[in-house]
Amino acid sequence: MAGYFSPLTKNIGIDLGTCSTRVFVEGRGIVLAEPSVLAMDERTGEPLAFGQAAEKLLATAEEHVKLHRPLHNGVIADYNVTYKMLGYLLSKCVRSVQRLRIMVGVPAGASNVEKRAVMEAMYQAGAKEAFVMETGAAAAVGAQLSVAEPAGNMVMDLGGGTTNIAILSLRGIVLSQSLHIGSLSFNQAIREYLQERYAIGADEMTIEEMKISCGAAVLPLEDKNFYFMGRSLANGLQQEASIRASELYAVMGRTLQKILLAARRILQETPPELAADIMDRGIYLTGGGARLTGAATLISQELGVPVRVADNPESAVVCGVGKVIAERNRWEALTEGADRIYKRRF
Ligand SMILES: Nc1ncnc2c1ncn2[C@@H]1O[C@H](COP(=O)(O)OP(=O)(O)OP(=O)(O)O)[C@@H](O)[C@H]1O
Repeated sequence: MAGYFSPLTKNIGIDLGTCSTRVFVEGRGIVLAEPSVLAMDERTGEPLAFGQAAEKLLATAEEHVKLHRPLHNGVIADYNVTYKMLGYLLSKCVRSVQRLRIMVGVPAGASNVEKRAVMEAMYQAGAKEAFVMETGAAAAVGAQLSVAEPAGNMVMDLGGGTTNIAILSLRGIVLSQSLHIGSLSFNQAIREYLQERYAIGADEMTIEEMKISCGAAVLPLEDKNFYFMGRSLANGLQQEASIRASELYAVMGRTLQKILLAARRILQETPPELAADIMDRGIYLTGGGARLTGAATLISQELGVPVRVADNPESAVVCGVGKVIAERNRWEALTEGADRIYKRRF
């Protein structure tokens, strides 16, 4: 407890996302938001660059430089790279003399092994104290929902690799679920459609651009075409191709239905008095996927509940973990420290 008020203690919240990593430093706000990519020198195992700088470096770099994306579906897939990435980015965000207390969001239902991996990575990266909390709860706090009140609040965090749905009341989680489905699942569905319907392969950047500029959760009023260069699967040559917005809508619809099914089930299981509050207050969408055209309209139509997109939806989780770690005594029900997670091992 003594360290709690120490001027040398820095409270830090990290959103270790499948697509992007964001860091929130108490008193400074969000100080870093970059793709979760680390460039490493394969000969020495040393990190060379992080985020966009890493992506740029690859274009000019020699053979021994490799790009690593260590997060998969919101959890650590490559532990060694994750702790090096955390250490590297923390060194860019804070002075090393400070005592770091770090909170990271983890998907609902993350196993103790997965939570321990996050904690170990933070300790290895230099944290003196490490905590985890559910991503959905962090999103609700970050989106400024009134989760302290004795009323129901619902958030759907549509990330890249995961969707986290949570119902909160009285600073606690009533129900929550994490799906291994996110905005990257739309990319996968589009890639498969292009291959099967048009025998064309497209790179990830092209598919991302296609999804953002023409993708929609509801049937678009204007059926515009998206033109792109792809590689013919028949002869391997580059060729111009196009896809209509209505096709993207149909392709993405299957993934959206899985998300809707989970949200509907959670609402059905919610105690009626809290469900009534949610009908009144609405569901809040966070995460980059909340920006999908028509996402709020579709969810509202299908669930019969008002839906709002949070301001800066992709920043909600990092703002939430940052806020909770800075006021941890107020949010104890939402946080798990090493003492609880490690004890359960035995
Ligand atoms: N307009 C848009 N339409 C659809 N998807 C979008 C749009 N804008 C951003 N996205 C998607 O949002 C995702 C990134 O969101 P976010 O940063 O919240 O994810 P993350 O935190 O990295 O992932 P996760 O929480 O699953 O670990 C990307 O997959 C991106 O394609």
